[in-house]
Amino acid sequence: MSQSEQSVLEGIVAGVRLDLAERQATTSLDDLKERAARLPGAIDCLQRLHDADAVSIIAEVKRSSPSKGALAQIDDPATHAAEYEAGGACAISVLTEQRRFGGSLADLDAVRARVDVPVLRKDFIVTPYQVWEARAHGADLVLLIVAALEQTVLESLVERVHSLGMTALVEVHTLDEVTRAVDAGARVIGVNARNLKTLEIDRTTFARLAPAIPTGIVRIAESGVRGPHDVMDYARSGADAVLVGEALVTDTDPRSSVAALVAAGAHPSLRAVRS
Ligand SMILES: O=C(O)c1ccccc1NCC(=O)[C@H](O)[C@H](O)COP(=O)(O)O
Repeated sequence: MSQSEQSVLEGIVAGVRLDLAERQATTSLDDLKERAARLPGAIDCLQRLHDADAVSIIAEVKRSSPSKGALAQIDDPATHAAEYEAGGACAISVLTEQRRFGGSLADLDAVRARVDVPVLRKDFIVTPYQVWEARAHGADLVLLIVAALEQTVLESLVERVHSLGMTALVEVHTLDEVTRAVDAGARVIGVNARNLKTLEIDRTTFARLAPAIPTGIVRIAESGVRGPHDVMDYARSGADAVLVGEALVTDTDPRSSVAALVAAGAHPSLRAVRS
């Protein structure tokens, strides 16, 4: 973990480990494996995240955050996610971290049961147990944050995610982390515009890091989207997909809000950039 990202991430991960210990005390790894075995396999996400004709939108169910506190009262995450899907989202991101983001595995279950598009477990994953949890609760994608993981752990978690048929979304903030993500076998890399120390957004981060991501790896721009113009800016910098949370959960009409971002991602002026 880099010095600049240590404090916020360490605080979040410490809480995650406490909650994890409680869940492990009640649900064994074998229980998770049995539950996972009863489910249909994970959806293959690579093609869906890399549409040759348009930049895809991943829409996030996000109740609160360390940077903003409470964002939205989402009593029915499944209905919220269904609105996103109806608006054209290519995947739904579900925050399952409880203490700082107000999420849960129950949210993941509810969303999985309602939508047909891929579902991302968005959390602070540090152990294989959490990867099994993701699969047992129906996730197709799993977030792995490079800054939170030693390289050997990152590599083994990427391998575990892929071996369970899911796709790892490997999140980076620096050029060094891009190299680590590639070395770890990432097929999808997300560049997060949010600085994890200051929690400030720098939307230029994606443009700086994207050229270092090798061709063939799907590029996702994460965080800081305020509206369609930001989707178009990320697209012009080479994003295949854009992950949006706050702007969608704070809008009174999530379906139309997603639809406007999807339309921006498919704007004819972007075709030259994508071809
Ligand atoms: O959102 C935060 O405040 C935050 C703080 C510390 C670590 C992660 C954090 N957010 C997770 C995310 O990556 C975002 O939820 C996601 O990219 C969507 O971002 P936004 O559209 O800006 O809500």
